[in-house]
Amino acid sequence: MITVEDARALLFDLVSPLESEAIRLADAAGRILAQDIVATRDQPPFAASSMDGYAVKSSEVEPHAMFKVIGEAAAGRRFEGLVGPGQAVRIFTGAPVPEGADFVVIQEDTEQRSDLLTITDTPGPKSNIRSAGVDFVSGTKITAPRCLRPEDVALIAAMNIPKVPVARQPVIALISTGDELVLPGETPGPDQIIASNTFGLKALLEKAGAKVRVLPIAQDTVASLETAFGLAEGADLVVTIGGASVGDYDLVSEVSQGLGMERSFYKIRMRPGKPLMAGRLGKTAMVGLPGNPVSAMVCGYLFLVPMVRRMLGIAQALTPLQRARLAEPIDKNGPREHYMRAILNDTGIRVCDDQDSSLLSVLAQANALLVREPNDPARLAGDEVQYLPI
Ligand SMILES: Nc1nc2c(c(=O)[nH]1)N[C@H]1C(S)=C(S)[C@@H](COP(=O)(O)OP(=O)(O)OC[C@H]3O[C@@H](n4cnc5c(N)ncnc54)[C@H](O)[C@@H]3O)O[C@H]1N2
Ligand code: MOO
Repeated sequence: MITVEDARALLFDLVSPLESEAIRLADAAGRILAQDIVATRDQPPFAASSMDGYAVKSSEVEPHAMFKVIGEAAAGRRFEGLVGPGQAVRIFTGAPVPEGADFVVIQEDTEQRSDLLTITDTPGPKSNIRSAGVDFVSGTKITAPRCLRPEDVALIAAMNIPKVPVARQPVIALISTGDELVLPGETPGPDQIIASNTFGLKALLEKAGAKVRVLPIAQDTVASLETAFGLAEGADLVVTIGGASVGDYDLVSEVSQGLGMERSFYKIRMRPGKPLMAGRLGKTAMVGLPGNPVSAMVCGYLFLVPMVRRMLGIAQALTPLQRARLAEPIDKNGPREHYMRAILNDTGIRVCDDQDSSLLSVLAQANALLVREPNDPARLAGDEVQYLPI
């Protein structure tokens, strides 16, 4: 059995960063920017008023000063003339500041009667003018790779860039295997359960940036599994769930190898998730997850999400572990690296009572996987431990 770290290295060898594609800016949120974006304009493109008021010469601003209002500058419609001594231009937020003016007196500090303006209150020292290019200038870069947040999208829009180069989303085919499984909404037979992993993994992988194709559940027969693998064609990564262990109906290894899968490894020294397998099926990477629901999800966090991030070209494929203090003591660990379902709150981190790998209710309560090294000794309350947030 290999370590989690070695398994990750082998899994990373199975995938590489995908090509980029140009998409509409409106669809770009959450996608990974693949090439730097460079602004070709300044924002604002002119000195603009930041307030509603009057544009004047700063040297003339003082209480009781009087001006003649000679025109108006609105956002989108500049005043074409020049502001001379003793003159003011009515101006609104976002409007270009007219030539000759270098100060905007906010309207609350003034009184206008007909075309006569009087400053009634002492204006503050701020000019209320945003200089040209104060937000960004031609040449300002947004560097790739980067997950585009809503604020990035707004910035790119302000740069007048309607199409964005992003990493293509990896396509992942998910195959659940097992005669005992039916889809949510179907009526299970007396010995059947609902395929849950499929949906948890789909959600997890989509959140990480993948496109997920959920294939029909494969029965525990060679023919059914072969059909499912056939349907997975074209995916960047095929993920099977279940049938990975040593039972008579655990056929994933046999069938995938029969289809030409070059195995990269089988079994990891970890808990849960020991019977993980991986390899290459032609150009497609393949990962066989253990069927126990918690094992499948933990493997999703530890292995599949980093693989997706690597395919998306994200430099930091691994989510860094964090540190917290134990709220309660824990027993010594066994010989496998253990990812314990745990709850982190203000009092520290504590492991959930039942660590059985079938318990989705426990996983759903947890917000952390507490990471234990093989043979880690018993730990006391207050000891520092590492965890992966989930
Ligand atoms: N003799 C041994 N038995 C087992 C070993 C072992 O080393 N020797 N390993 C155990 C471990 S650890 C795990 S994990 C499981 C993994 O088994 P499989 O990958 O073959 O999974 P299945 O047997 O198909 O299913 C296990 C369990 O999970 C349920 N399941 C499967 N798929 C789904 C799904 N999509 N949604 C919800 N639940 C699912 C399935 O019904 C089983 O209850 O093997 C141990 N056995
Ligand atoms: O490793 Mo299994 O995944 O412990 O239940």
